[in-house]
Amino acid sequence: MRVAVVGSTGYGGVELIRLLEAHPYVEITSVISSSSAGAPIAEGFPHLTEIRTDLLDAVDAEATRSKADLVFLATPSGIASQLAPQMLQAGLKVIDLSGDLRLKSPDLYERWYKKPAADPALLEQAVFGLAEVFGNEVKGQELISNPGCYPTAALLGLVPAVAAGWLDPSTIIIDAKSGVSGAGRGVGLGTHYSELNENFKAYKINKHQHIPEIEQVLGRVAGKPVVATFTTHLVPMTRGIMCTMYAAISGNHSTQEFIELYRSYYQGRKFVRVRPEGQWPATKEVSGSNYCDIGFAVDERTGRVTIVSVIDNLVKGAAGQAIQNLNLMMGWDETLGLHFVPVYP
Ligand SMILES: NC(=O)C1=CN([C@@H]2O[C@H](COP(=O)(O)OP(=O)(O)OC[C@H]3O[C@@H](n4cnc5c(N)ncnc54)[C@H](OP(=O)(O)O)[C@@H]3O)[C@@H](O)[C@H]2O)C=CC1
Ligand SMILES: CC(=O)N[C@@H](CCC(=O)OP(=O)(O)O)C(=O)O
Repeated sequence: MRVAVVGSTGYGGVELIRLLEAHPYVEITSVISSSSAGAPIAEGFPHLTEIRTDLLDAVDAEATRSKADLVFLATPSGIASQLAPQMLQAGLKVIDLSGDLRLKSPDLYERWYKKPAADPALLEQAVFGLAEVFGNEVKGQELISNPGCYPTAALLGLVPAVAAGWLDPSTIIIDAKSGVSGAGRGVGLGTHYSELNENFKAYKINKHQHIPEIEQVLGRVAGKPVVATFTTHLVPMTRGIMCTMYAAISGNHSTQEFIELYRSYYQGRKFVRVRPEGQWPATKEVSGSNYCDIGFAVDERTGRVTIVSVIDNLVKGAAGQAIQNLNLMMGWDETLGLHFVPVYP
């Protein structure tokens, strides 16, 4: 299958190139840039020397259609709402990595992203590709909205327990930490080396744009509205997200019962690894791979469960899950081209 990548000069785009190079059924036929068309991609990314010898193409839906069947949009929010309709109109399938098409309500998008929302018909058409939860809705679709990095880690850690009614949904707290590549390749004071090195900071408290995305999915699986406290932190490392999550347990369930519930929910899904009791996942143990690892501890004293989930933000949180969605869309094995062993140490 011939694919194109818009935003191929960003972290998500260049990670798509790394992973797609290993996909047995895919050929990247166009790498696209809005600012550097005509330049060799390997000029800006010397790690691609002799791997990609092509020049960057301009953003042009008809020209992309002449080269490719599917396009990944790895662009900042506010772009896919405009570009996806053009690409679909030209006859391309679209997988969008941004937040533009994830929220079904245009009002919610405008409130949290502070940008004009996409056309409601486009939002209706987009299928939310949280692969292990809604993957059965992806096959044969033309437009997939890839989940956010934090929501992927948080939701894979929460959905089975919320769907089973094992958590009091009004008590959910998500304490999230991300490496700096989650902020993209653009340079800013917040991600400057001397501001970040030897530092650890919380940001966007109660204002993060991933809050409505998490609540939308939890509400859907709970069958009633859910609100969650979600706090993000920046860690001085390049890749990785850890969500440490707390909630009051409804009923009486042990750590081992949580483990069994999750193993059953994710049975047959290769990319979620439920850890045995007493073993906590670390970001290094999934780095460079499409895995999400999850660990649990029930505290009988407080009646709460602690759930820890880790992903690589650029793989399971972005490019890897986008390729998993491509596989599901095409009816291929969802693991195709994604057999990456985590980079350790
Ligand atoms: N980084 C991460 O861990 C994750 C990112 N995401 C989402 O994926 C998307 C990409 O993120 P990321 O790669 O980190 O961001 P980057 O800032 O690293 O890259 C975005 C790229 O988009 C391109 N771009 C900017 N404006 C336009 C435009 N008007 N038309 C076409 N292309 C444009 C730029 O390339 P050029 O100037 O060459 O066109 C730029 O390199 C974002 O929406 C992000 O929120 C989602 C999950 C995780
Ligand atoms: C570390 C860091 O800054 N992360 C970004 C994640 C951005 C992102 O992926 O945004 P969308 O999913 O909404 O497109 C943030 O917290 O805003």
